[in-house]
Amino acid sequence: MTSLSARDITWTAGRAPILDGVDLDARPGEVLGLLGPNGAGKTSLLRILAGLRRPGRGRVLLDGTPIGQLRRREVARRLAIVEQSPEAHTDVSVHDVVSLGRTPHRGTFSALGAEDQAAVTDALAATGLTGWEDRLWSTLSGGEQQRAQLARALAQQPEVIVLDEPTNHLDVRYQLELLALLRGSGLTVVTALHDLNLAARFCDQLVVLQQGRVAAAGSPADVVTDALVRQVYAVEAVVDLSPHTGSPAVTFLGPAHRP
Ligand SMILES: Nc1ncnc2c1ncn2[C@@H]1O[C@H](COP(=O)(O)OP(=O)(O)OP(=O)(O)O)[C@@H](O)[C@H]1O
Repeated sequence: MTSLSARDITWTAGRAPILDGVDLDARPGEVLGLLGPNGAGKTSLLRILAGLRRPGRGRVLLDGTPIGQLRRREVARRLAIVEQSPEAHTDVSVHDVVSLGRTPHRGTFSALGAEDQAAVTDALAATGLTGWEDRLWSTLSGGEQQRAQLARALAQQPEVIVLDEPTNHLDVRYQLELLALLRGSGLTVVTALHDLNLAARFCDQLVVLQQGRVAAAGSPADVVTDALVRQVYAVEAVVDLSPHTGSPAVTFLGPAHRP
């Protein structure tokens, strides 16, 4: 069980500060939802958390160890990322894409072993893609590609998984299944989400970014409030506790008048 933390992360692109003093702590086995309007810095932060980009200032800690002190291969074994716009795979099969998740565990040119194959089979089953092994990547729908990307990350058998809006192409059933899968996985999860209702229902903890800073952090009940939705999204909303799920439920009323 592994934690993932950010300490005082600051990142500037050109002269514009994109992230400014961001702290977060995803505790072992917890699902942390990263919220915030378009351009708030979610993708930038996730790439830094995954070790794909160095922050200008601050540190990322994987179970307390600065990620920069770990070998790339060790990070790849322990942490998986599911990006929003994955690299375009052309004429490769779903099996090939999911098998890529085994790369950090194998010798460079070695074939898939029994353990690798079992991990791929389990990941396909977990994402509802059993039987899709031979389908070509280019023929998949957006939602199917998104599930295959998740399967690749699960086949990696990481301790921590970082996801950038993993539900944005999924229909409502797959959204619910994916979030329940992540929650039940026992993995430490940091995921950007746009849907406040899903985030409030499935995440243990929420961190809201606004213009590169943490505007709110804590439990869904503490974070998802009418005032927060107005302040961060400039939208009037009513937040009730759902009698059906026990989670905060947001009804959006309309754009708020900007001050
Ligand atoms: N390499 C870069 N150079 C310049 N600006 C950048 C770069 N990368 C990101 N930005 C800017 O940083 C801001 C944050 O971008 P980021 O993609 O992290 O936001 P986001 O919260 O993920 O947004 P969205 O919800 O739209 O996906 C945006 O204004 C973006 O234009």
